[in-house]
Amino acid sequence: MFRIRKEFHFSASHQLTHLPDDHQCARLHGHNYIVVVELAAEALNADGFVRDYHDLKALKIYIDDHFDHRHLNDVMNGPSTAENMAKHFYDWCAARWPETSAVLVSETPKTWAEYRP
Ligand SMILES: Nc1nc2c(c(=O)[nH]1)N=C([C@H](O)[C@H](O)COP(=O)(O)OP(=O)(O)OP(=O)(O)O)CN2
Ligand SMILES: [Zn+2]
Repeated sequence: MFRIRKEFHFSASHQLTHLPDDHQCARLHGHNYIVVVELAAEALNADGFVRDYHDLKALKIYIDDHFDHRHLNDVMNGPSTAENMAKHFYDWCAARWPETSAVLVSETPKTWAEYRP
């Protein structure tokens, strides 16, 4: 199996309003997010690629247009946890690129959430 990954960065604010008031993440705060998209294929295409990294530019445009320097509570349906963000980006990518195998989202240098069906 071949696997490729590409990383995307954006900055955004959010507030996890479903958490108790004394939870730090119930307060308005922000993160420098990292999104990693992974694609997998048993065989390479004629170019020797799982998929051309350049094709993934559409995700950069989507992130820049809808997520970068936005308030995620206004963007996401439901809580903007890293898990929900990973699933959201997985669904967006899988609808375009059937080789999509997983999406990982980091909110802080120490945390990663992954959606891998
Ligand atoms: N499973 C999840 N837990 C938490 C999420 C999440 O999306 N999924 N999100 C948050 C906060 O939004 C934020 O990410 C804070 O994370 P946390 O690691 O708790 O914060 P710190 O960087 O301040 O951690 P320290 O260990 O104190 O440095 C919370 N949990
Ligand atoms: Zn947060």
